[in-house]
Amino acid sequence: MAFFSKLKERLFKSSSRIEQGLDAIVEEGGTEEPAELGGEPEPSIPEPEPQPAPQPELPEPAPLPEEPVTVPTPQPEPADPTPAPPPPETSAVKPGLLGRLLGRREGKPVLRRTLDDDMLEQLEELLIASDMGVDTAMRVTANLAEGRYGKKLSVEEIKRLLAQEIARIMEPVAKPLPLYPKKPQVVLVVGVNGSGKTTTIGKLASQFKASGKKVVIAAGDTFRAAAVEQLQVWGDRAGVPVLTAPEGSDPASLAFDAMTRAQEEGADLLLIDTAGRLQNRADLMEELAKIVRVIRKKDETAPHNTLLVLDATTGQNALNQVETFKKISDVSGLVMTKLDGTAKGGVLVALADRFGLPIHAIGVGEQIDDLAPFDPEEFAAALVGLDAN
Ligand SMILES: Nc1nc2c(ncn2[C@@H]2O[C@H](COP(=O)(O)OP(=O)(O)OP(=O)(O)O)[C@@H](O)[C@H]2O)c(=O)[nH]1
Repeated sequence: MAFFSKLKERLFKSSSRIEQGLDAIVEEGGTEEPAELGGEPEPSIPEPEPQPAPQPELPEPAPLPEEPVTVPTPQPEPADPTPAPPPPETSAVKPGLLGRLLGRREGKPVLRRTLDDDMLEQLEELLIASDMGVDTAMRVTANLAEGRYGKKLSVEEIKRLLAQEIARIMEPVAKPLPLYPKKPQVVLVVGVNGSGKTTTIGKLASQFKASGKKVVIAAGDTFRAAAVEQLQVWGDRAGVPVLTAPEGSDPASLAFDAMTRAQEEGADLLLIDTAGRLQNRADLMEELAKIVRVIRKKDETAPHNTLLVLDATTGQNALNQVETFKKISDVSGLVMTKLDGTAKGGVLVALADRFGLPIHAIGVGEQIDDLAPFDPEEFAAALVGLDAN
């Protein structure tokens, strides 16, 4: 759960949008109910009147052999079986017996609203506003409503249900970057300009190196000197060689050299950065195809992964980017960056729902440990602003 607190803090923009929206929805037409935290709403159970002898109900006392019945603790009951009304402040703070037995916490009354069509529509709109997309928002709310229509729900309960539904959608796509025994495993990193490819490669290289893997980086974005420098900084820091080529030179030829070096050095992983900014889609496709052709001269099974890096701040546009990159390359998995700077975190749910492509990792900042494997339950809880279970 170490990453969870950070994730929750960094996803604040997305979760606060959802939280505020839920508060407003439940306030509208909600009524105050006794607090029953910790689960689905249950039929309210009136607290029992203080009984003269509040013994737990036991099965018929079996006739015990000889032993006198020993009472474990002295009974604090009044001697008089008709109890005087307790002082008001005591009864106000003391949790009810049934509540204690059921492990409930009592607190302020909770606002609950009956789940009806209006409320469902508002929930749907809220999810769409958090960039979950229309289809996914409809699916999530429909599942949430199943068996609960007409029931009263609090904000906390809705959050839990939403988190459950979101985690269910994301579970099948939560897959770490697969590691193969093949050496070097070639990972081609694609994505539009500025999506966070270079940073993600730097973070991955550092993390793999720290876990004992031998890594080589090819700075294939030869169009942007700054990207090359950035990779060199990451490489120096992690002790990973970064192969570069002069600005504007052919990235495919750099990829070939990097492949040769990685093979010679017995590297476990070769991470290849690519440029995202080309004149048009045909150019980009041609460049990526050329890189693939060239590295296949060295290993016909390469690249073993084609990672598409997406920037969460682009919201629904990320869906178009997946469509485009699926057409021009053989995308095998996704990394979503910049979830820290956006209220559009719901887009990751839409991506999972629409494409079913593995989500390997998420980025929540610019530091090395701000890239973590994707955990659907943690993500879902953080997205809706729930605390860790
Ligand atoms: N807040 C935040 N910033 C990030 C994250 N990932 C990357 N960035 C920043 O986003 C900016 C662009 O990242 P790059 O890694 O240079 O993106 P790129 O895709 O390589 O861009 P080009 O080289 O121009 O194609 C940089 O300032 C990064 O520091 C993240 O998870 N969170």
